[in-house]
Amino acid sequence: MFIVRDVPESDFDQVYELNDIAFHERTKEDDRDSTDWLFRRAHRIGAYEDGRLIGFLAALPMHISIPGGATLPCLGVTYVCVLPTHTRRGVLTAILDRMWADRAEPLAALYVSKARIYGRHGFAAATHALHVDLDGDRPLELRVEPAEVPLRLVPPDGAHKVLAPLYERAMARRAGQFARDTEWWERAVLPDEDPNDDGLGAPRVVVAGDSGYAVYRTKGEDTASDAPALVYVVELEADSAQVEAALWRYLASIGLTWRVGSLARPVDDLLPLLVADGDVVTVKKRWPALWLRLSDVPAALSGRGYAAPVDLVLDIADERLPANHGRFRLTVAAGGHAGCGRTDDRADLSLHVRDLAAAYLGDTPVSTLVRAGLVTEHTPGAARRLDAALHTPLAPFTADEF
Ligand SMILES: CC(=O)SCCNC(=O)CCNC(=O)[C@H](O)C(C)(C)COP(=O)(O)OP(=O)(O)OC[C@H]1O[C@@H](n2cnc3c(N)ncnc32)[C@H](O)[C@@H]1OP(=O)(O)O
Repeated sequence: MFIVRDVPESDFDQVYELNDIAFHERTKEDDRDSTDWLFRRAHRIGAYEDGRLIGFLAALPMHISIPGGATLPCLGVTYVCVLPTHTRRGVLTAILDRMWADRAEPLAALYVSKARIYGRHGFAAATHALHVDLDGDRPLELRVEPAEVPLRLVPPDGAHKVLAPLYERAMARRAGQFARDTEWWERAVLPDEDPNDDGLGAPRVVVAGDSGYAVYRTKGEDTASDAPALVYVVELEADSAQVEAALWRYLASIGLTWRVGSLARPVDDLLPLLVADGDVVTVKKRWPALWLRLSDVPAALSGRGYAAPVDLVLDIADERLPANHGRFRLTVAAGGHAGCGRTDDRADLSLHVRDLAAAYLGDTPVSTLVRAGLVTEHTPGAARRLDAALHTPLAPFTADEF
């Protein structure tokens, strides 16, 4: 038998031991500082058997941008692991149940290791991202005249002071982005070493006037594997297509590099449209990025902004959180004010809470989920009306990984 309880800092050694076994890693003493920092910010829940840690998760109190420009509290769930000798006995389920009981955030989010694990817990992919490659071997020709803005390199130390207002404007435009404090900028966005690839150089920050920036790292040619030198774009935000064009032109022009790559760009990224020759941009992959869970359906639905008035009854299935299970009326007035509360009225749509998560930030249309047989439409046109209300001008996107 195991018990579930908070994990004190004095048990961090046990957390690393468990992590190393579950994720097949060997955490070096030097790497612990940044992870200790993350754990200290988090609500830490563990499963213990005879005093030994056998299961763990860290839940970071964060705020995520939602449609309409506001933010909502959202738990960032990470470092989920169970000892391999103790899997498939409900350890993770018990830890998550404890998290839902302890915390009041209306949303929770995570990046999955395997897609199969989290659907049963009410999570679904709520933002997607593109892995994009740009040929940096020749001058970039663009269909849009790049803005005549001065570009300047800013030292990473203290760069957040310049970047934060630009990022906050981007957050207000696009749902799915996490609010950042100074420590998050310094440790999670601009650490000296890339945590996933120590072959990449230090972060470089290029700022375009007061209307855009890119964070990137470079890598020299790998003579052993013949891999060409590259520019790896961590993040690029701009207030206009012209500024975006100026930043991409700069990145493609960096000497002694032949390729500009980004593992995560929004699915409606402008780059493929901006280039004069479409062959210079390759979209290598479209991947499910942030997974979301509505842990408080009425708070989440009444908290976001809507693109059109709507009045619908949703019959929501949620086996894990009874407070979400049942019929709710979503009303959005012409002025945009939204309300959501329990009702006994007949349902217009029946859906699982995970499918609501897929639609919530504007990623997957409800009518597509109806077409897939995952959502049931009882009132003709209900899915179309809900989609019109949920519509967002920009596709949701998440830059931060945790
Ligand atoms: C946000 C993140 O941190 S993602 C990282 C997740 N962690 C890992 O991948 C590390 C290695 N794996 C593990 O530590 C564990 O297998 C966990 C944490 C994924 C699951 O923990 P468990 O205690 O076994 O889960 P629990 O018993 O509550 O639920 C089991 C159910 O989850 C799903 N599941 C669990 N592990 C897996 C898996 N590896 N592959 C597919 N489905 C899985 C299944 O639906 C399973 O039900 P079943 O046994 O009836 O098939």
